[in-house]
Amino acid sequence: MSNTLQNDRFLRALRREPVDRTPVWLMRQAGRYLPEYRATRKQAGSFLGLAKNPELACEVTMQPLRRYPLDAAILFSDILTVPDAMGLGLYFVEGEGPKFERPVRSADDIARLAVPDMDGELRYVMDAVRTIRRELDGSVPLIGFSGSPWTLACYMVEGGGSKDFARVKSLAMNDPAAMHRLLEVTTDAVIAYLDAQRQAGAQAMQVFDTWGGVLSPSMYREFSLRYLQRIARELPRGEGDSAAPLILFGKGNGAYVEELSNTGAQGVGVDWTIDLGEAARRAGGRVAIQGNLDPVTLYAQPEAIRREVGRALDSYREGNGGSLDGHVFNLGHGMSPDMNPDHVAVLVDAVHELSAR
Ligand SMILES: Cc1c2[nH]c(c1CCC(=O)O)Cc1[nH]c(c(CCC(=O)O)c1C)Cc1[nH]c(c(CCC(=O)O)c1C)Cc1[nH]c(c(C)c1CCC(=O)O)C2
Repeated sequence: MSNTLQNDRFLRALRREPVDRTPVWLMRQAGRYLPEYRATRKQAGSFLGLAKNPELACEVTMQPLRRYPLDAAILFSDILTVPDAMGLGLYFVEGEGPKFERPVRSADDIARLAVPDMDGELRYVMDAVRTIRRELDGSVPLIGFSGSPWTLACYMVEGGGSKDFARVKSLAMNDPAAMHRLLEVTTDAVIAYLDAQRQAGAQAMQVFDTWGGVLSPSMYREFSLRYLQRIARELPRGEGDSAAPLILFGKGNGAYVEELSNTGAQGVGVDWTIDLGEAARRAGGRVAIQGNLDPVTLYAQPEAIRREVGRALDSYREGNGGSLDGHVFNLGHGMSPDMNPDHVAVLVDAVHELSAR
């Protein structure tokens, strides 16, 4: 498959090359805020039924691209497919989010974990990547993704979402050696998973460290950053038609942008608790910066959305020596189901208009 793209702004920005406009995509751009997503999900019967059906996963990946001039597609799947394939039994309770039937609670549970077969239990993900690449037909690049080892461990140990992460943090404090064994096998799985997605056709890879920011700085460095560093060091990026840069996104990672930009990753994604200009200064030109509008901005009126987009662009320019290059526009976290689809159009158009070179 040829990598020639009609729109390569996103990949150029990740290489910090000049672009005509700042590229934009949105975390959770495919989802329940779109009526057409709700219809396809109904057809699939459930979220997992949707994610495990390559044709339907392809359909929902394409839906936001038909509405908005987005500069990248993101594979429709979930970060919890990996622990599911490791045998934890993922299920969803309506209104309560993800849960595992068999959470990881003891050193014995951890010893039983192994890297899942990418051509076995996770084949449906690679089939979805291949199907989407065919359907995109060179229009925009496709982003593959994984959870970070720490964020996956949070769900694996807690058995679902959590308010205080008491179980996973106590495991890390009480038995750090066991926690490191869990993070090691999960890191092996993340590397194999992203590599298989790249080989199936993903043109960029993003790691979601959604829960790194709940750790103290010393625990963040020991239990999250260390494994992001290993991924950035060991994950192949491919060459030519199978090349794919790596983006490390984390909520609440602003204090660590300098360390993250020294990992060898090509991009660092930040949330709205750090100014983009400050993130750019800390990155010092070593990586592209992605982010970082507060998703709640999408509840505001169109004029406020345009103003916030302008502020984010100005901040990035100010911290990046007067240039908008090396920036990928995004939210600082995912979209919510009750957001107004018309406001997304305002946001995407504002990014392209206000960043025109
Ligand atoms: C923590 C996390 C998860 N999943 C993900 C993360 C990391 C990013 C983040 O912090 O948001 C990642 C994810 N999940 C989903 C995507 C799809 C791609 C995209 O459009 O960005 C991505 C990149 C689809 C999804 N994943 C999920 C949905 C909603 C499911 C539905 O249709 O009911 C979607 C569109 C389910 C899911 N899966 C997870 C949660 C917390 C939920 C929400 C549960 C709920 O709101 O009911 C775990």
